[in-house]
Amino acid sequence: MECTVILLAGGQSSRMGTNKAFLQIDGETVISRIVREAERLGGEILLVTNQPEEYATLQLPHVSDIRKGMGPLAGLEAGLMASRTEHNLLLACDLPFFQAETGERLLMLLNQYELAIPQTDGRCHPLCAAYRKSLLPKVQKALDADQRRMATLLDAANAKLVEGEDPRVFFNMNTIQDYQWMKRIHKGEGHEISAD
Ligand SMILES: Nc1nc2c(ncn2[C@@H]2O[C@H](COP(=O)(O)OP(=O)(O)OP(=O)(O)O)[C@@H](O)[C@H]2O)c(=O)[nH]1
Repeated sequence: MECTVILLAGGQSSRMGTNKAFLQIDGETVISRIVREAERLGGEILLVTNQPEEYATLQLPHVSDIRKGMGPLAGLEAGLMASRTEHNLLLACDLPFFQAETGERLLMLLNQYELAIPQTDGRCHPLCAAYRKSLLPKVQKALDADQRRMATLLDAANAKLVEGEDPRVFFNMNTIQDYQWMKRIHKGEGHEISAD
């Protein structure tokens, strides 16, 4: 598919206390696992990080935030600016159960919408969602107004809220408890996931 995966790795991981992109699952880092899934989409994978040296082993093209310290929306801005495709999938670096099939379904919706954001149990997942490059001026307008919430875009654009995806795909890890829970779920020992 003609698309770009914009992989966000510009956060602080302060709640985790260690870079969560490099937490291990079955001997593989979370970020390598996401890259492996994202490669199945067939497009370019673009890393947005302000510490590219930490991610050198991934050998991915990368850009840095233009507005530093402004959160994921600023990461989306940098990613969309550098993207060479209209269809883009934004992914956080802490999604251990991301599946390419979900990404593909979200990207397909960009034929009709400016963005496609999954929703499970009433919660939106803008950090595993599809965005047209043409959305960039609206992203910049929000940042200019110091609006950092990704949800701002839902009101500003022709957005599709996507129901029916497996909540597990959007499970993200913020704390060491999330990580331990994820490992239990992965081994089949835990209860059902509700994505946070
Ligand atoms: N490029 C970029 N990515 C960011 C930024 N802030 C967060 N992210 C990414 O957005 C995703 C979700 O991050 P969060 O868990 O909300 O924030 P975090 O800073 O990583 O973690 P905390 O310090 O615990 O809040 C992760 O992939 C982060 O790497 C930012 O300022 N720039």
